[in-house]
Order: sequence, then structure tokens, then C-alpha cells
Amino acid sequence: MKEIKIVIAGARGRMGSEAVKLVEETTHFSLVAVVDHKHEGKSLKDLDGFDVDVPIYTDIDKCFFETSPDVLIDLTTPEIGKIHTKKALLNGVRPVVGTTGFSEDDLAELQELTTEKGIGAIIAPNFAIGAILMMKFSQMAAKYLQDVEIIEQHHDQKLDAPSGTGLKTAEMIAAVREEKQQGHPDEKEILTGARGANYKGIRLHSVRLPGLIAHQEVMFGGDGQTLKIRHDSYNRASFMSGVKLAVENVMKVDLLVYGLENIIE
Ligand SMILES: NC(=O)C1=CN([C@@H]2O[C@H](COP(=O)(O)OP(=O)(O)OC[C@H]3O[C@@H](n4cnc5c(N)ncnc54)[C@H](O)[C@@H]3O)[C@@H](O)[C@H]2O)C=CC1
Ligand SMILES: O=C(O)C1=N[C@H](C(=O)O)C[C@H](O)C1
Repeated sequence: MKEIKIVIAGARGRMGSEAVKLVEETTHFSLVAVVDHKHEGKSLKDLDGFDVDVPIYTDIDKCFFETSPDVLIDLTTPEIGKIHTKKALLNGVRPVVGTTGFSEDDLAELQELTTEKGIGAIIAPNFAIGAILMMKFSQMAAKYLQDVEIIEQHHDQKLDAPSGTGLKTAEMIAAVREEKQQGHPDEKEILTGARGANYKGIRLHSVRLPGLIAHQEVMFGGDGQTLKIRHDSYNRASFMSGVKLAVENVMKVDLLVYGLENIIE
């Protein structure tokens, strides 16, 4: 298999450090550099916990120019992730984006840029295969049970709410469900936010607690019955087979793919 040259942005983070391991362990992947907001000019091996000798860049354009990667894996923050994704496309580098917190407008802009540049990009709110199945099963269930609420639970260092997965699940359900208001028509929030966020009538609840990693339950209600579809990630290794799949697939597409469910048969 042809070698794929990769840059990782956010390599020191919880997900990024796991992605460094994945790239190192995969024979046809080659890590050529990492992007950080600190440590310009150092090697990754100078930092605690890494023994990989690749340069650290704080300037992503310079990084792309000097290392000519095929793929950028971005695992940073919502704000920075957007900038990196745009810069990757402008530099002819295929982005694989795990970073969440992008708005509909951001996605539309990136889709336009991807089409203009004619190179592939993958934005995946969740790389875990079990989470993809949870979303697909939820979409199936929503055809039969239209009353649904999403409860996503994450560690308390997470920046965005609702999670990318929660939002994507709501979007997938909304695509097959006629929009409706749930609960009592006269219901009133005594405390603002008590009923959660509202995506086309679907309620989304975000729990943030230390000890959690990434969990989501999609709860459906019908006459005298409920159905719960749940996924739990207990560690960040759970996301890595999806990252590998995304890197391999981004080399084969020439458009923006939003969600791994679009490349998993
Ligand atoms: N798609 C998926 O399956 C998953 C996505 N995520 C998402 O990935 C992102 C990262 O999550 P974590 O690793 O938990 O966060 P983290 O906070 O552990 O890591 C973020 C990293 O980004 C770096 N960073 C911040 N500003 C930067 C800049 N200007 N340039 C380069 N690097 C910069 C930080 O130094 C840090 O190392 C989040 O958006 C999260 O929602 C997390 C888990 C799974
Ligand atoms: O920040 C996280 O941790 C996660 N973020 C993604 C999201 O927002 O859905 C994926 C996963 O849930 C972990």
C-alpha cells in the first residue's frame, strides 16, 4: 500500500497523542510533523511521553510547505480546527477532522472549498464504530418512534456542547422524522435549560462530569414503551480504527464527507 504522509495538529492532546501512536504503528502511515501552538522548532521527542523524532511547527502553512503531507489529522479546538481545515484545503492537503463544534455555516463553507479545490476531506464527529452504529440504529428507530431525546455525557474538559455526536445524531434523526414539538404543548421551563437544547424539536441534554470519557443514550418513547440505544467509549483507543479508516478513505474521495457512516458499508 502506498505510504500516506501525515501531519497531526493537537498531537499533545488526549486524542492527538493516541493518534500519534496509531500513525507510528501503521506501516503505510508516516508521521512527518506535528502542529502545536507552542514548542516551535523542537522535536516531538523533546516532550514528555513521546519518543517520535518529528518537527513541531506553530505555523501550519510553513509546516505544509516544508513537509508536503498528504493528510492533516486535526484534533484541536472548534476555533482552531476550522482554521486548520481551511488552510489544509488551500494547501492541497486532505483534512481528516475529528475536532467538533463546527456550525452548519462552517460545514457549508468547507464543503464549498472542498468542491472548489477538488480534493477529499472527512469531518467525523465520532470515529468509534459503535457510535456510528448507535447513530444509524437511532435513525432507523426514529422512523417508528418519533418521540426522542438525546442524552450525551462527556468528561468535564470538553469545550463544546452539545457534542458533535449528539448534534450529528439529531441531524440524522431529523432527516427521517417529521418535525414536531415534544412534551406538553403548554410546558414551561421553570429553570432555563431544563428541557435541554432544541434541534428541530429533538431535545439534547449535555452532561459534563470528571470520570466520564464519551457516552450517549438516545431514548425513544411510544405508547407504554421506551427504547434506549446507548454507546460508551471507555478510552480514546476506541476512536483509532475510525481514524485509520478515515485517513485511508480521504485519499480516495474528492468531496467533503461529513460523518463516517457515509464510508462504512
Ligand atoms: N471525532 C471523534 O471521534 C473525537 C473527537 N474529539 C474532539 O477532538 C478535539 C480534541 O479533543 P481532546 O484531545 O480531548 O482535547 P485536548 O484538549 O486534550 O487536545 C487539544 C489539543 O489541541 C492543541 N491546540 C490548541 N490550540 C492549538 C493551536 N492553535 N494549534 C495547534 N494545536 C492546538 C492543544 O495544545 C491540545 O494538545 C475536540 O474537539 C473533541 O471534541 C474527541 C474525541 C473523539
Ligand atoms: O470531546 C470528546 O471527548 C469527544 N468529542 C466528540 C464529540 O463531540 O462528539 C466525540 C466523542 O464523543 C468524544
